Amino acid sequence: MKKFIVGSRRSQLALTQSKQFIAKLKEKNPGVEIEIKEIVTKGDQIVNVQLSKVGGKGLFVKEIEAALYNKEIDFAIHSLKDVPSVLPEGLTLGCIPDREDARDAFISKGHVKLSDLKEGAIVGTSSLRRGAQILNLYPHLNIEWIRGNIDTRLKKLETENFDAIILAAAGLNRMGWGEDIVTEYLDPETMLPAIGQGALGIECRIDDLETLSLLATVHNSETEVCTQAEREFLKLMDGSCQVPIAGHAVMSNDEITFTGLIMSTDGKEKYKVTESGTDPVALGAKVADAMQRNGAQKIIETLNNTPKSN
Ligand SMILES: NCc1[nH]cc(CCC(=O)O)c1CC(=O)O
Repeated sequence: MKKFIVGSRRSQLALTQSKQFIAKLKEKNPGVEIEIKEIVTKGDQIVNVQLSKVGGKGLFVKEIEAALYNKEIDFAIHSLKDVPSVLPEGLTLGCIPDREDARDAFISKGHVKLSDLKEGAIVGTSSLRRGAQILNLYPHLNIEWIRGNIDTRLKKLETENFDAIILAAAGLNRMGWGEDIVTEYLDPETMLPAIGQGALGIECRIDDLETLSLLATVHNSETEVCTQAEREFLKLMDGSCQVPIAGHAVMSNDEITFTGLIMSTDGKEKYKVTESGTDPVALGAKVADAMQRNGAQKIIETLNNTPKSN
């Protein structure tokens, strides 16, 4: 039997989620041989610059996609929220497995709740989406830029001048750290998650039938449908990482309900639309269309024209 080679970033979270995914594949496909090849991406190397200013999240996938094209690897395990909404030609998402918790987790010194933080308290995040939503609800707080892997950020909360940080619950759960350190999980009304948050996207070559049939064994069609609505919205609205954008879909009784959100960076302008439907792509498009009619496009145009330096 063929041995499959899977590409993974080298961060602790990437390797952990790769190992967990491989374990699931092995459970469904006893005897299958899978080996991890670690790949260092630009996004991992550049740590001192705000990501949205140097090319955005695509930085985490480029080198991995090159390895797919060169057939050095058969598939790659990404956090879906790091995967651009349009894939390069010849590559596809071979499966979308079960979704982890999509919410954001709030972690503060002394376990003070978000709503109890004092005037001027400093919340560390490098996400425009998280910053804008916090400022919209709590304009008396300060947002300061923080970067690094999850463990680095947790350390910085202890050692630097932050009162709180926000991290994806999914990453914490996969590392097995969730319950112990989280002050509160933020519901989507307070903090709408990033598009694709909590889900994985498994990327492979579109013509590699052997890999596609292996991946099909761990596919979750509910997650696929929800994230399709989210990613269609992202594709139609944005194009860059300069814009605070969020979106989350849930399914019940075969109906998908999707909420999309666009904000100004300071949180003062807010466009939020919720729609339901059964066709995920049409639903994502419907919300994008409603946003554009509301005037959300103005925010996007302004932010996309802001110079990238400074
Ligand atoms: N932005 C980086 C990133 N990409 C994926 C996750 C983990 C959560 C997920 O799988 O959605 C994280 C960390 C975070 O946002 O706290």
